[in-house]
Parts: sequence; structure tokens; C-alpha cells
Amino acid sequence: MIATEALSKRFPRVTALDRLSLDIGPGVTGLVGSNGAGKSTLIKILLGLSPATEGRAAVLGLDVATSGAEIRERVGYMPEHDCLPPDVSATEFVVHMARMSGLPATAARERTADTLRHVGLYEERYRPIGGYSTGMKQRVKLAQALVHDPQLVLLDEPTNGLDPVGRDEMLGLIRRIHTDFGISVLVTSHLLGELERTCDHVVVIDGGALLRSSSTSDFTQTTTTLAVEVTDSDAHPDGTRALREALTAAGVTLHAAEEQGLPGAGHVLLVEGEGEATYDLVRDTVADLGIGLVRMEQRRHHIAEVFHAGPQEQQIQQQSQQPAHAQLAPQTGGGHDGN
Ligand SMILES: Nc1ncnc2c1ncn2[C@@H]1O[C@H](COP(=O)(O)OP(=O)(O)OP(=O)(O)O)[C@@H](O)[C@H]1O
Repeated sequence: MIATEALSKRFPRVTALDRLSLDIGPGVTGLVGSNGAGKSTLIKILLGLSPATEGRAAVLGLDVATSGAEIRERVGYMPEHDCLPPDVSATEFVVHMARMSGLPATAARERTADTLRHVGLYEERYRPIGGYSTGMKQRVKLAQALVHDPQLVLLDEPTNGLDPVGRDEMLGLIRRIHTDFGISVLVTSHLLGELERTCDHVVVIDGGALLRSSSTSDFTQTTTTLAVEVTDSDAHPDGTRALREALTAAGVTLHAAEEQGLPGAGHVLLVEGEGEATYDLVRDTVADLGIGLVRMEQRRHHIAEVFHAGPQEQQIQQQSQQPAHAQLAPQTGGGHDGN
């Protein structure tokens, strides 16, 4: 879908992309990086809207330096910034964008109705965009990227400005772009956690250079550690502590998640697993103590942990509760006009 080779983009005072080489296949791919990492710059080069300083890039096998117009015919683009005209309706705007992409008038109207319905805009599509909420505007931006039935869409920070419910809905829509229509997706975000559920593959860039590119399952592979959570009882007002003491006496290696200083982790014990025997021992010990077993599960790595620990350090600090959307620290000096 997308291939870049030693792609660089230098502005007078900043290197936005630094010899970036990528190979992105079909499916849903997340492009993650903090503010100023170079995500928007890469997208603009891929669309043939901005020339690279050095290196090469191809989208759907077409060279970005020479085939910008053909690429834009086959690729949809959802820009990051608010760019919608306030005084026209979603229908008028999306029909216009469909016509710009080369669809005849009737097809443009039909595709617009289908696409707006798909993104969840119904009767409000006849009202001027200026009165829409942020979530509705993001849906219009997504609809205009999809209306000409592209093979690939490039979505720049589609969850920006959305509340948690709106973000989940948008992520669900993005996933369905691929599952329902077979359109491949490159979606950027500075929130590592949200891509875990949405993307098949994740590319992490920082300072315009590649940090890591791998499948989401590689990022989130399971560990041999069990996360165990129990209830308290009258006999054991601190059930977690009672279980900890009993398991330690039985010779099991374990530590409390709260030792890592994680919020909400006070009732979670992390048990070093040694196969079936450990599951049985935990179950029997909990039963003997007469407390309740809330959960016992193999811990998964979260993308954010892997990223913070660095690719080489797969033995990551143990923790059971990661905030749903771990955010990369913003970089300094990122101000620009966005063009
Ligand atoms: N037209 C421009 N002129 C000068 N510098 C620019 C220009 N566009 C981008 N930059 C700089 O290039 C770097 C990468 O910017 P880019 O917009 O690609 O980052 P990003 O990862 O998309 O971040 P954000 O999500 O904040 O937009 C930043 O340091 C930015 O200031």
C-alpha cells in the first residue's frame, strides 16, 4: 500500500522526517508519534501535496513525486485540522467533494447519501455544518474521505477533540472501513492505547525517524504473569494481603501491582506463572481462605508499556492496570502552520 525509502523532509529550522523507510501492507495501520513527530508531514508527502527533500515514496505502486493526481483519485484523506465550510450542509459539501473526485452527478448524490449514513449522520446532514458538534464534523471529514470509494484512506488524528464515547465510536467506524468495504487505512494518533484495538499493525515514529514497526499482536503479546484480584471477607478484611501471605508461604514468586505506583492497582497481585499448577494453586489457596476470586488472567502487554520500555526490553515492569489511553509526552518546539 505504502512504501518509503530513506524519506526525508527538512524545513529551514527543523527536520520533520529523517531517512524514514516504511513498508505498509493492506489492513488497518496505526502511525503513532507525539506532536511534531512528522505524521502530518508524511501524509502530505504521500498525497503528493508536498515534495520530499530526499528519498522516495510510493502509494499503491505510484510514485508520489510524479503521480500525485492519480494517487489522490484512489486515496481518501481526512485532514487533522478543522477545514469544513460552515455555511453549507454535510450533503452539499460531500457531494461537492465527490464531484471533485470525478464522480458523475447522480453517482455523487447516491454515494454521498450512503457514506453519510455509514458514518452515522442522518437528518442533520441537511443542516449547515457550522452548527455541528466536533464529533459530527469529524464524521463529515471522514465521509468526504470515503465518498469516492478509495482503495486506501489516510486519516490524520481522527479522534482529536472527541470525548471517550465519541472516540470509541470513531475507532469503531475506522475498523469497519476495512472490514465492511475492504479499504485499507493509515490512521495517525498520539494516543498509543487507542490503536491497540483498532489496528492490525503499528508504526511508531519519533523526531521523523522510525522507532518500531510491528503487528499489534507482537506489541501486546501475553506474558507468563497472572494478574489476580480477590475480594475481602470478614475473616480476611484485606483479602489481597491474606492471599499474598499464603502464596508466599507456598513458595510462589509474586508482587503487588501497587509497588509500581500504579493507580487503582492496590487489589491486584501479579503472580509469576509456571503453567497449570500455578492456576490450581491460586484457586485452591483462594478457596481455603474463603475469599472470592474476582479475576485471574494472563497479563497482556499494552502497547504503551512496550513503547516506554523500548523494543529491546521485553521484560517490562509488571503492571496490571494501564490507563486506557496512555499519552506520549509532547515534544517542545512544534509550532507550525500545518500546511
Ligand atoms: N510548513 C512547515 N514549515 C516549517 N516547519 C514545519 C512545517 N510543517 C511541519 N513543520 C515542522 O515539522 C515537524 C513535524 O510536523 P508534523 O506536523 O508532521 O508533526 P505531527 O507528527 O503531524 O504532529 P501534530 O500531530 O502536532 O501535527 C514539526 O517540528 C513542525 O513544526
